[in-house]
Amino acid sequence: MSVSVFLDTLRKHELDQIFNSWNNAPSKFGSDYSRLGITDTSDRRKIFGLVQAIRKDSEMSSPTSTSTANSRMMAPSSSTANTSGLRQPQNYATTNNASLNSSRLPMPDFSSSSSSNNNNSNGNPANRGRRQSVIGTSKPQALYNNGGPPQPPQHDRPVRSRTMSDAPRPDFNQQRTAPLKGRRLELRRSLYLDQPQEDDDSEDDESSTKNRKFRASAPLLDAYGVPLSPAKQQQQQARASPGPSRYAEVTASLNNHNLPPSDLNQKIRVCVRKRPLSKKEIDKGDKDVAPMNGNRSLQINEPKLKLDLTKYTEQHSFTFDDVFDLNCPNNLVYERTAWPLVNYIFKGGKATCFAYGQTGSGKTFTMLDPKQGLYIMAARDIFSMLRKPENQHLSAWIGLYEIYQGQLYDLLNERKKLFAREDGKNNVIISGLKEYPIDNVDKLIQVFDYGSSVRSTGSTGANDSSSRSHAVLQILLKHKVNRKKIHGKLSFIDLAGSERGADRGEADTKTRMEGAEINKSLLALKECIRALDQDKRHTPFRQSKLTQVLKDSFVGNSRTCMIATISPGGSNSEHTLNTLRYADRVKELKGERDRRSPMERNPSNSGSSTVDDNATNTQWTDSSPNDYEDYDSNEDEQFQDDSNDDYFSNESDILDDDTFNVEEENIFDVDFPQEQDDLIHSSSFNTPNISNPPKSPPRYGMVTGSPLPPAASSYKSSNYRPNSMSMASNYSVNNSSSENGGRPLSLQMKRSSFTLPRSLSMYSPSRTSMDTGSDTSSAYSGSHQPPQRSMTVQQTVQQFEYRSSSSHQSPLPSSPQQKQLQPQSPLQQQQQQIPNSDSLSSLAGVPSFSYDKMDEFVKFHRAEIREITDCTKRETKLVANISLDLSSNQNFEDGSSNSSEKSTAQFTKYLQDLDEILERKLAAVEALRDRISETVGQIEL
Ligand SMILES: Nc1ncnc2c1ncn2[C@@H]1O[C@H](COP(=O)(O)OP(=O)(O)OP(=O)(O)O)[C@@H](O)[C@H]1O
Repeated sequence: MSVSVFLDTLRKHELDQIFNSWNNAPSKFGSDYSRLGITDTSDRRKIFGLVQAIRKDSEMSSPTSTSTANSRMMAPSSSTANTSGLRQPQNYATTNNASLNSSRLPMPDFSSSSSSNNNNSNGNPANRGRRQSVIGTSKPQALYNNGGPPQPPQHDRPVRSRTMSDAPRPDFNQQRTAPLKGRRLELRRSLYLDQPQEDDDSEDDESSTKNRKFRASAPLLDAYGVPLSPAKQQQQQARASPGPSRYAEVTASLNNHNLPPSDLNQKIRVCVRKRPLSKKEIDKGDKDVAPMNGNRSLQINEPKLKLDLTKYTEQHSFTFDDVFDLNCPNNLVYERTAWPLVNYIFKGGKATCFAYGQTGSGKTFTMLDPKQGLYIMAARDIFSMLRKPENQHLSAWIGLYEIYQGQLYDLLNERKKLFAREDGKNNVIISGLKEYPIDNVDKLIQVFDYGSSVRSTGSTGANDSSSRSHAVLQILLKHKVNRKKIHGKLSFIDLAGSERGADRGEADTKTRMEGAEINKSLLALKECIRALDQDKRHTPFRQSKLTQVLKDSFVGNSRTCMIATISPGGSNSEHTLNTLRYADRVKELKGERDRRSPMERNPSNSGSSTVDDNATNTQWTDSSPNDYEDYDSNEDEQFQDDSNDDYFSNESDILDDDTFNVEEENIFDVDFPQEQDDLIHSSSFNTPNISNPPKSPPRYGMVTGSPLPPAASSYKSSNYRPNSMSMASNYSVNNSSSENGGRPLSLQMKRSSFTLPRSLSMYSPSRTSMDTGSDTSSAYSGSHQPPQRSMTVQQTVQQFEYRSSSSHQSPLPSSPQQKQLQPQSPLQQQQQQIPNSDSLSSLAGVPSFSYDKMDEFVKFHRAEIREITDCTKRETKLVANISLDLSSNQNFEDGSSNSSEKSTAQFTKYLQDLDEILERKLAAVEALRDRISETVGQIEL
């Protein structure tokens, strides 16, 4: 604010006279401040300080130069403006004897003679008179703040014309002869809390940078802009400033890989990387507003403007697991971020390292730079670890894909479209992804170069080569003997940059659409993080492809490292704060909940987490390759080339219980909470006991060592008849084939839940047991007769498939869509054909199905599931659209009949579409039921 504006304001409020009386303590003029609308005591003090400075300034001005000064005062001064941003009063000694320049001020009393205390005798008398009339003659005596000691008498000083920004702060502790620059700096320190300011006075830049200190007098703000309490501030500073030597210590320890386990083995680590200012930013005069405060904390000095365009600075402080300064090389970043994850995957875990940040902030540079990206360093370490004797049985496979506009594309396979799936255990599967076995860095770079050349990039206002997609580099550790068995997985994710509309510059529609999609997916990611943070039952992972893919970064036995990349320039501070708040949210999640794996949490596994990891590893991977089917080397190729058809089989291949023994504690991905909650809470779906996982995968026809529920424990493996037992043991059946159009077998459906003995998950159909044709009646004629329950067609189908699959059994429905289908309409129930127990019993004695037959059925089942899944997706979109339409119509209801007609039309269309979808779904279910009938009907009953 310039002096003139200030005085104008006073005048407007008829307060210009108060200058005369403002020579005394400000508190005396409380009413005047109030009239000015200044209620805050510290603001009052600031204003008072400003008045004193003005007085001093005008006193120092020579009358001859006054006119020049006056003309300058017409323009606001940025430096002056900064004073408004002061958050704390300054210990600011001022002098009495002030005078004031202001050409804009009317001249209330030009008749007054020169002030007796005006030492400048050669000035313009008119101005002198004007000043005197405005200011009066009384001299401020008191030290401004706290009524400090009286100031020494004012000396004459050379007069120069200047705006307030150039006014030296009167400082009687200094020699009058001190260089002007020093005095200006002093003034700035006093007025602006030593904060770095965007100052148009370039000669001060260097010194201001050097002297950049952040005084505790300005209240620090937390991530959300709320001032920290003094106690918290102290804590922050204690945490954030471990001392100058700490960084060197950390660096030294990094070089030995000798890191404190508590730091590096957390479930979620959140680090921040600050890039240097770019040449463009430097040319624009941008300044670094993100000084580090120790190794783990940084401060953002956010330049802000008040409504009246005065500038001020808001300080925000953040603390993370690590903060990497602008000159920190990638290898150091690697040591603190990706290296622990590399270790972890060799112990059989899943790990994800992703970079999040504003466009152009250095995500790609950090993650996927072809020369020094973290992935290169990780790969180098992985290859060297693979050469160790204990890892000879493993090999590394690389896949690279991107998520562009909500679709997955294989960057190593001509951008072939991919599909993200997940199993019931929160493992994310990228079905159809082409993977390459790679054993050295050169080969990796070659493959990666090819992949990144087809990645979607574009030019935006913020970055000439901006990634327009999220890129995921996946490194899988597979068993050499059985390549379907995955030992560990490490993903590097280079997220597309978050951006504001303004960042896009003159973007075309495509770029804008890309930007919108990017922001949407990042928003979805944030929503998921928020939901996890708040312990919500429902986490909307399905809101975007990105969150679907990232899901296993947050749940189960996984580790995640997020690197938030920031641009340090003041012009980016808003974005930087957004990124840091985002990261802070993730960190909170980490801090609030100990989400390490149970093995790590288990106090009995005391000691370093390395020991824990080993223990975990032993349990997860202690299985003999012989327990698996022989691997057909062609199958991988088939899988890669035919993602659609073979997805489910691959899913079960990948979802190896013993490799990724994912904890079932995180059932977040629930889009239909009510239905799903029933299932989740139902004891029907007891999940395998994670604390006591089977040591080896289930074998055909043998009981594993896992605890069985009492009802199941009575079943002897020798008696086990999978085809009949599960139906007979769990569901009431009626012989009603004659009443049902000759359909020999169909199942009664009731909404009641059913109990699936957990033991079933431990059993697999055994050719031996089936071939023996032993009567299952003995299995359930014993004392533990299973309860008579009913099941849905879908449940039956699941059972069917479940029994038919060979080695990977799960007591859970394999997909949420399947779960979702369990409730049935009364009509459907009526339509169900109800075989009785006799008919099923009679099935027990017939020769078994051939494997071809069973395979055929299972394939058909998969196809129908895909159809139903597709319908469900459409249904979900449909319901989302109609609710949005209706609520927006309601919100903008203008009372006209138009909006209600519109709603009615939309609703009608919605009903039609829904009907069509349900038709398709029912057709799929019907087809499946027919196939059941057909399949069973081919057996002679
Ligand atoms: N730590 C760093 N040191 C030196 N240069 C860096 C650093 N980080 C980023 N850069 C440079 O900044 C520019 C932008 O970086 P980059 O492309 O990695 O940003 P980005 O966050 O991936 O952007 P987008 O989201 O738009 O893809 C590049 O020229 C890069 O070389």
